[in-house]
Amino acid sequence: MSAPVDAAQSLAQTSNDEKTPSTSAEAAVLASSTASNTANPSSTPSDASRGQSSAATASASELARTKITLLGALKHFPDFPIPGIKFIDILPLFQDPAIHNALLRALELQILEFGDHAKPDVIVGLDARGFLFGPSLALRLNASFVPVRKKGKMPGPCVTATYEKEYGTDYFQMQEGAVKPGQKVLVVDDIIATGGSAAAAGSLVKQLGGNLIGYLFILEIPILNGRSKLGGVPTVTLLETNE
Ligand SMILES: O=P(O)(O)OC[C@H]1O[C@H](OP(=O)(O)OP(=O)(O)O)[C@H](O)[C@@H]1O
Ligand SMILES: Nc1ncnc2[nH]cnc12
Repeated sequence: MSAPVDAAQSLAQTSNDEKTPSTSAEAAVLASSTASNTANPSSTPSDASRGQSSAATASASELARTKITLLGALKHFPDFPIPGIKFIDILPLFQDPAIHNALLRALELQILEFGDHAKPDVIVGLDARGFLFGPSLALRLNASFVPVRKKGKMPGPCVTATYEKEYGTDYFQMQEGAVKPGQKVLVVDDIIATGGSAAAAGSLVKQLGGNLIGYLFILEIPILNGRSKLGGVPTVTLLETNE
């Protein structure tokens, strides 16, 4: 998976209360010319500039506007599910059909910006919040959808991985044969915090012989450095929080 570096944009959020500072969020979008996204570390700015069409520019500005809307819809809950965790609730993104649609469009744009060569054959979504948008995204990309589920939820032979996340230890499973050897797989989830969940999902995809081409998240908590667990696999997030 590769992407023009200047097409991938990051958005910093500085508040942890429920009110989103849309003005500063907007400023953050406008100011961000580089990305924490690591879609194509080898691409140089001049390569990216040469390849950028006016259509791509329009997509990038559409994406930037959408990010502000999405950020404004998130809610923040201190000390949930356990004391010390600042929980970021993405469920409001699905309450308003316009925001829901904007989210799917933004995720689709983020993937399409990578180019045709990076189009996934399979979207793998993580139990449970990756199921909220993974199937819809797969349909838009004409790709399969395959779930990673918590242990004991699926019948038949499964591969299993254990992992630690921000607030506990868990087990993930995938059904054998759900991903065919060599298929291009994009793993999607709502949030990357410590990266434990995503790394476990990636290891399951590899156990099944899938070609793990990348990770896509709605939101990243960079302070928890989850990317460090993803082994350098291209990773893209729509939004970031500084919490
Ligand atoms: O990067 P990490 O530290 O691993 O944390 C991120 C994971 O934690 C949350 O899932 P959770 O296990 O709470 O399950 P849920 O989606 O069923 O609520 C979230 O939806 C991610 O999957
Ligand atoms: N801080 C957080 N908010 C919401 N979901 C999470 N999953 C892991 N950490 C989280």
